[in-house]
Amino acid sequence: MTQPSLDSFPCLLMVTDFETNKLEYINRSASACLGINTDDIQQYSLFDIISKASSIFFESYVRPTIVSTGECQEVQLSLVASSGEKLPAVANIELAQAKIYWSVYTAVARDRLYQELIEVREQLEEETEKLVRLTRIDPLTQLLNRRAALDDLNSLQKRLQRQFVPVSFVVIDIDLFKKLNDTYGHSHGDEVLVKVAAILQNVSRASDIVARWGGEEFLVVLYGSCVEDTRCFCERVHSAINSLNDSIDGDVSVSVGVSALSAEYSVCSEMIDNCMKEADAALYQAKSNGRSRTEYFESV
Ligand SMILES: Nc1nc2c(ncn2[C@@H]2O[C@H](COP(=O)(O)OP(=O)(O)OP(=O)(O)O)[C@@H](O)[C@H]2O)c(=O)[nH]1
Repeated sequence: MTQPSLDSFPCLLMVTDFETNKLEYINRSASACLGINTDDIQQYSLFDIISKASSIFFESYVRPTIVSTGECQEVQLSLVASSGEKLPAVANIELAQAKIYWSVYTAVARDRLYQELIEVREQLEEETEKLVRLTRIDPLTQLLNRRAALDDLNSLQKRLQRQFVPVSFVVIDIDLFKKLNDTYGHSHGDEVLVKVAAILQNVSRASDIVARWGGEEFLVVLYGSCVEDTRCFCERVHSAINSLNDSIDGDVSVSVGVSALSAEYSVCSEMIDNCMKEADAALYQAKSNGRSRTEYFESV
């Protein structure tokens, strides 16, 4: 039987000197991978065949480890071939009689797999985001839909239980929208809904809940908004809707009903439901009082 040769091993085998770091032996796999002729190895040091970062890692971690334990397993490093190409690799390293023995596996395929896994995960995250968006966003106005608003109200209630801040509930309803649809067509009505939604989004803050509550009705929950802030908000809404009339057909106005959460008790879901009802009652009052106005529930 012919003598087994280290050249037949399918991994890179190397020996370096512990003191000088000179390359003393490489097998055929290492020679092929690094592009170094076995006859020329004395010209090379360890630091010629691993990257700068790997050299620092070797000095700061691997060397002390092999000095104290005699070995270091599964060391991730970057080999540098004579062509300059960098190859990710994993090495098992042992120290014996002032020589360091290396068995090294290139990890190109593994790194490619990791990369693919990362890409797949990113795609999944993107798809999930799209799905969440589809379930939460009203496709016409791009505002939150009613279900998402209810979810967010639920989270808001928990947040307010931990720390109370003033919150206003503002229900906004486009006046005589049926007439607008009937006069100018449904697609014109849709365009008005989109424009009103954009106005509400523009005059709100990122911490507010801005939702299409139903047909031509919107809900804005103003977070951290005192009565004065809420009044300003409503004025801004009316004035922006007024300006809208310069650019579209028909006379668009909104009626607005407002209620606010009282800070007296710990906020429970019934209190939020109640506030919504109060804002609805105020909206009804605004419609009865001639539309295109804001009414505040009596306690506000
Ligand atoms: N274009 C369009 N119309 C819608 C949409 N959703 C609901 N509507 C219409 O909105 C109209 C609402 O009419 P009403 O509830 O009678 O209210 P209104 O005409 O606004 O009258 P007031 O609220 O009393 O001022 C109905 O004709 C619905 O068909 C939509 O997505 N697009």
